[in-house]
Amino acid sequence: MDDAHIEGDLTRVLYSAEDVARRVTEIAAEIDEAYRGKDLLLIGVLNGAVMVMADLSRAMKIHCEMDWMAISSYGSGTQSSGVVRILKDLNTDISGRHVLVVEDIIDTGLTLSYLISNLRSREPASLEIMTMFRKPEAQKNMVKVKYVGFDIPNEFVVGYGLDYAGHYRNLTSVGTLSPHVYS
Ligand SMILES: O=P(O)(O)OC[C@H]1O[C@H](OP(=O)(O)OP(=O)(O)O)[C@H](O)[C@@H]1O
Ligand code: HPA
Repeated sequence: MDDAHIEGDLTRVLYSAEDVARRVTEIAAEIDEAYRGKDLLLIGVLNGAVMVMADLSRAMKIHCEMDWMAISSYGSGTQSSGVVRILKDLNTDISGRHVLVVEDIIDTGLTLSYLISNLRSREPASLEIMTMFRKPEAQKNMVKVKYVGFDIPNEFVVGYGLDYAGHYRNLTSVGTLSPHVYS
């Protein structure tokens, strides 16, 4: 399946692969500056954050470690179920570590508000969040996010790790899906 083909299922491209790459590089430079000389652990939230974690970490120039958590609240639909489940926990003890959570998207903010209170109880030295995309509703759940790629409208988007029913994660651009895909 080539990109030109799946890209045909988009009604609108919000960000091209070049837009995403440029923004990731800018944020990586900010992270380099903020964490220089610190013991940084990046925590990726599976599955969606795989793309941004791979690109962000390689755009960074400082040392870091990586670990992963899998949390699910969406199942296969486009609406958050509101029920957050840990499917895979960390392999690392984060107490006393500088932790940066790496996410693909914050939509309702439910996933992250659960995750952050869970991680905070493990007593890291610091705990911050980077997300590639953020929707307006996230503000209501009062999740403080240090690094945001792009603030986007309240529409269901796919690409760059973001899926619809498991598909479109491998799309290099990010956009909204054509209605014929849902029906
Ligand atoms: O702010 P929220 O409304 O809670 O939504 C954000 C979460 O939803 C997506 O994960 P999903 O549960 O779809 O799993 P996935 O990463 O495997 O696609 C995304 O990766 C975030 O983790
Ligand atoms: O807009 C979205 N697209 C894909 N996955 C998501 N998970 C939360 N919001 C979204």
